Amino acid sequence: MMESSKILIVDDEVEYRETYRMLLEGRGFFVGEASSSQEALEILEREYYPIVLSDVIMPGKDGFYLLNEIKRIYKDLIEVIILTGYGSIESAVKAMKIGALGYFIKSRNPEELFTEIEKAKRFIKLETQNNIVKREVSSKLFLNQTKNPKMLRVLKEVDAVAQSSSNILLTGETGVGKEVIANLIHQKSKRSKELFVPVNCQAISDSLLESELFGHEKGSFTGATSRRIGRFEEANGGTIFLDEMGEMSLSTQVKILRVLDNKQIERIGSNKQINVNFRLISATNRNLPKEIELGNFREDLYYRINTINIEIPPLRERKEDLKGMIDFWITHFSNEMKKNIRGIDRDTEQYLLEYNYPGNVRELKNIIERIVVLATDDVLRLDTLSNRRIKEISASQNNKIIPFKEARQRFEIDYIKNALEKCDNNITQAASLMGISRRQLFNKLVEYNLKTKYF
Ligand SMILES: Nc1ncnc2c1ncn2[C@@H]1O[C@H](COP(=O)(O)OP(=O)(O)OP(=O)(O)O)[C@@H](O)[C@H]1O
Repeated sequence: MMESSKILIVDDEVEYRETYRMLLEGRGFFVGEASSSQEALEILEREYYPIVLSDVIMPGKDGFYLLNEIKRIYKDLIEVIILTGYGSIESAVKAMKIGALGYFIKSRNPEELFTEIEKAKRFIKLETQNNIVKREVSSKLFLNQTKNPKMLRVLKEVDAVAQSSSNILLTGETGVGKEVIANLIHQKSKRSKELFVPVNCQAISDSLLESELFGHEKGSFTGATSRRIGRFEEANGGTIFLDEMGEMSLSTQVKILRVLDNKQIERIGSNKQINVNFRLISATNRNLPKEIELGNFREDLYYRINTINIEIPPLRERKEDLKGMIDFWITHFSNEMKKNIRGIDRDTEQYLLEYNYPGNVRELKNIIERIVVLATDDVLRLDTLSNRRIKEISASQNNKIIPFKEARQRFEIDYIKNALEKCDNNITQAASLMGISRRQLFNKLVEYNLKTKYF
C-alpha cells in the first residue's frame, strides 16, 4: 500500500466518520479517525497521513484551526480536504484561502469526494516526501557518528539484514534505541516505500491488542461500532514492529504464531482469510529464554521471531560516544528552542560523562532537554539540571533534602513524560498505562505546563 493511500478523517460525529470510513475502505484506503482537531494533531505527530479530510464545525478548535496548524507544521507534506454542510460555501472558500486543496459538500455524490482525493494524491509527490521524511529522520539521529565498536557492529548487522525478509529480534535495555534501529532496518530495506507500523504491545490492554493487530468487523464485540483494519493489514508490503513483545499474553502469542506460519489473518468477527505480506521486527527488554522457563513465553514463537538477533548495548557501554551525543542533543534542543547556547560548563559535562544512565539514550536526551529549557544564560550548568535521578544523586552527595512537595512534583513530571514517551505521546494510551483518566492526565499536563509540548 502506498503512503498516499492513507487518509485521516476528522469529524466529531461518529456516524459521519463511519460513513466515510466505509466509503474509503471500500476503495482500498487505510483510514484513521479523530474526533477533534486536537486529537488529529496528536495522531499526526505519531503517524504520517498524507491526506486529511476534516469537518469544519467541531467542539473545541474548529476545522480552520486544524487546517492552519497542518499547513504551518507540515506545509505541502499533508493535503487537507474540507467537509462542509450544504449552504456553507463561504466556509469552503475561506478554507481554500487558508490552504485547503479542496472541499466536499456532505450531501453530494461521494464520487465528487473521490475526485478531490485523486487531486490531492497528484499533489503529493511520494518520492520527495520519502526523501524529506528520511532526511529529517537521519538528521535527528546519532548513528553514523558512532565510534563505539559494539554500535558499529550493530550498524553492520543492520546493513547485512536489511535486504532479507528474515524476522529480527532486537534486544537491549529500555531506551537504548530499539525502535530507532527497527526503523532504520525498514528504511534500508526494499520495503522502505511502504509503511513502518510500530505497535507497543505493553501500552495496549490485552483485550484491545488483538483487535489492534488483526482488526475487527462491525458488531463483532461491544464497542466495535465500525469495521477496523488491523496493524498487520496496514503493514502489508511494509514492516510491522512489535515493541515490548515479552508483555504479550500467551493467547495472543498463539495467534501471532499462526500469522507467521500462514501469512494470513482473520479480522475478529470474520472467518475470511486475508493474505498479508509483512516483515516482522520484534523487540523486548526482557530475557525471553528466562520467560520461556517461567512459562510466560512460548518457545516455538521465540524461535520464529528470533531468526536474527541484534543486541543493542546500553549507553554506559558506549562511553566513547557520550561526548558526541551530549553535543548532538545540545545543538538539537538549542535549535528547537531557539536558544543561543555556546557550550556547557566543565563540571556539568564531567558529571554527564560519568553518570551511568539506567534509562539510556532516552534519559540522556531528557536530561539535556531539561537543562536547555532551564538555561538562563548561554552556558549550560549543573545547577540547572533537574533530572530526578541526577538530583537524587546530587542530593545524596550534598545530603540535601528538598521539600516533599517539590520532590513529588519532580517525580510526577518525570513519570508523566516517561509514560507519554512510551506511548509515542498518545494521551489516551498513556492515561490507560498510568491507570488514570484522560481528563486527569490532561489536568496534570496543564498543571505542569507541559500542555504545549503534547498539544
Ligand atoms: N542513536 C540515537 N540517536 C538519536 N536518538 C536516539 C538514538 N537512540 C535512541 N534515541 C532516542 O531515545 C529515545 C528512546 O529510543 P527508542 O524508543 O528507540 O528506545 P527503545 O529501546 O525502543 O525503548 P523501550 O524499550 O523503552 O521501548 C527516543 O526518543 C529516541 O529518539
